[in-house]
Amino acid sequence: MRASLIQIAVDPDEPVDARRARAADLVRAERDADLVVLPELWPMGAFAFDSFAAESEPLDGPTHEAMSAAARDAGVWLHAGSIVEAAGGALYNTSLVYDPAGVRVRTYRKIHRFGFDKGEAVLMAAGDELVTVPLPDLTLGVATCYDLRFPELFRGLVDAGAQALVIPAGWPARRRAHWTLLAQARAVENQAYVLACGTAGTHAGVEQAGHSIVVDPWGEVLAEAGPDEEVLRAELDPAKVATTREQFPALKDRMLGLPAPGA
Ligand SMILES: O=C(O)CCC(=O)C(=O)O
Repeated sequence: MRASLIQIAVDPDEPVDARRARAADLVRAERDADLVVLPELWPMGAFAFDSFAAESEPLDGPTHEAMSAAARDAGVWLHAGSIVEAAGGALYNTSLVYDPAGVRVRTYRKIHRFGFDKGEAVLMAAGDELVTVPLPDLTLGVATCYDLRFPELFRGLVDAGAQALVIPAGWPARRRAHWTLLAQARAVENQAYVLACGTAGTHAGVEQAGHSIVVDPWGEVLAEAGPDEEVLRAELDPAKVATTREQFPALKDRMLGLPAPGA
C-alpha cells in the first residue's frame, strides 16, 4: 500500500484560494498512491488565529469541493488534513477523509485543542468522538497535531481496530524533537503504522517543523521529510501490523482496571 504525505508550505504571501488549488493539484499528481495525506489547517495555517473566523467554512465548503474532486480525479483515499469548520455558531478543527470516488466518508473534530488559554484552545470547540476509517487493507485511526501528546487517545483508536495512525499537524519547528519522538513512541506502543504529516513554511511568525514522518509498527522510520515543502512517499505492508502484534504480543499484556493507590 503506497502512501504519500504532502508536506505543503503555508506562507502568508500565498492566498488561501491559490493554495487550495495547488493542494488539489498536488493530490492529483499522487495518482499512483493508495492513500494521500495533507496536514492540519493548511488553507490558512494552524497558528493564523486572526484568520480562523474569516476562513472558516461549512463541511461542504470550498475545501471540500476541491478535495472531493482531487480524490476522485486521482482515484485515491485522501485524508485531506483539516479545515476550520463553522457549525452551529462554533468553530472546530475538522479533518476530512475521502474515498477514491471523492465521497467524504469521515470527519474528525480535533479533541485536544492547543494553546492553553489562547489561540485554538479558546477560539475552537473540542470534538468528542474517536474516528477510525476502514480502508480495504488497513484501518486508519485519525488524530490531529496536539492530540499526538495524549497516548490514551491512540489506545482508544487501537482498541477500535486502528492499524495505521494518521496525524496531520502544523507542528512548530522549536518542538521538532518532540514531534519525531512522539511519532515513534505512538508507533512502538501501539504496534501500528504512524503517518504524521506536518506543514513547511512560516506563518503568523511560527516556523513550521516539516519533518513529516512514516514509522512502521516496530518503530522503524520508513521515510522522513526535510523542513521544506515535499511529498514524502512510503510503502506500507498491512500484514506487518498483525505479524508485529503476534511476534511481540505486548498489547495482550495490558493490565486494565488496576485499583487506585491506597490512601
Ligand atoms: O504540541 C505541540 O507542541 C504543538 C501542537 C500544535 O501546534 C497544534 O496542535 O496545533
